[in-house]
Amino acid sequence: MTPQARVQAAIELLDEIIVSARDGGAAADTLIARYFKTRRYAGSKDRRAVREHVYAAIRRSGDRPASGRAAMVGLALEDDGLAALFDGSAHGPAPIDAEEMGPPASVVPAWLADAIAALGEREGVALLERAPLDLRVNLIKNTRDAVLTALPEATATAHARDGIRLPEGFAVESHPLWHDGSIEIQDEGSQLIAEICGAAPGMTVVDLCAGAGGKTLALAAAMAGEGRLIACDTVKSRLDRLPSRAERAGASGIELRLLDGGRELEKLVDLTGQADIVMVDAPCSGTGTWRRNPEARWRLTPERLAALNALQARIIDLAVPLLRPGGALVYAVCSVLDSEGRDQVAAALRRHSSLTPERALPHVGRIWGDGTLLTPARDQTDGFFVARIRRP
Ligand SMILES: C[S@@+](CC[C@H](N)C(=O)[O-])C[C@H]1O[C@@H](n2cnc3c(N)ncnc32)[C@H](O)[C@@H]1O
Repeated sequence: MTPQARVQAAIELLDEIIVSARDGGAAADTLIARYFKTRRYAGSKDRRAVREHVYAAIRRSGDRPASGRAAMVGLALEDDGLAALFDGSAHGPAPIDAEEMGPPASVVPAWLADAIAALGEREGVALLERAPLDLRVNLIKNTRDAVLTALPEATATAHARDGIRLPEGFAVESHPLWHDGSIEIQDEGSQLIAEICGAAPGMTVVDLCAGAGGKTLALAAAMAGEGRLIACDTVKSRLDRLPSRAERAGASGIELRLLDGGRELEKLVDLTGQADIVMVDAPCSGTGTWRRNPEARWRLTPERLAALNALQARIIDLAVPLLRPGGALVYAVCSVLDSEGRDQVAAALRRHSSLTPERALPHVGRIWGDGTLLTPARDQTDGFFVARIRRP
């Protein structure tokens, strides 16, 4: 592909990504993979260059641009070399019209600018910076010391007990330690959320929003195969990925429950009053993981956020009756927005007045209402809010 054709390909892809973000469709990475599947003429250098254009345009615009061309023109107006490729040559983009302007450069969507700015000076920018590569050492299979010795380029994470951090570009999934289940890719913040649960052998633990089981596996390692660990989700394709992951991790006996969205209770009644821990890793806007999925900024709208807030409250209300006396609910979102974190928990404590909040993470993050907020600039983790609430 010529450099011009690569720019045109980025424009076409951005068009797809913009529509998909607006309509709640597939993620940018999926669309990029699909695009190249049907364009075998594109070599690895072409793919890399197109991908770089696409992600540079996504990172430059906090708000969803009007079109792929507008997004790329915005970049080109700040880069003479890129602008020179808009030369009207075959398979390339048409020249930039004197009237044409890209969307204004911004880190976060305008409607969220104040909320993000309130987190602190560098937090908005840090939410879009490249994320580190964190792994959790699976204690069922190995120890952190042994893994650190085997991977001299790794360092221990500052806060998570079983975490290690690796330099960029480390090919985790082709490493023997990954194949033998010794390591799992997991951001330090996610590891801390699983730690806060305080799961231990013999407990009954419900992971109510388990997805593909990232945190379930961390809970399983803490429980060392003793007790009950029940992983629930409403999306079958996510839960279906858990058994093979659990097998690789040597985590046996995890019970899976596919819930019916809106009728979740039907599959949970037998757990009423049984759980030592219920973890609600709630569906959320993902603002804390923008550095991994920057186009998620284009998906979020005030209406979608309101719908998530309602769902989060509903899931908390499903979780509370599952607690046995003395049991704890751990509520987490990978979001830095108060409506999903601090305010959600404050409202839950008003609805369930017998519950009491506990300080979740004494050594990291900042106290945020009745929970803890982790942010990338301050804590070098994805952005998370987490709270631990105990039933007396
Ligand atoms: C943040 S993700 C969970 C990530 C997972 N815990 C992990 O560590 O990989 C939230 C999950 O909640 C699930 N979910 C959505 N609505 C739900 C509901 N009503 N009940 C239970 N789970 C739900 C979603 O399908 C999604 O997998």
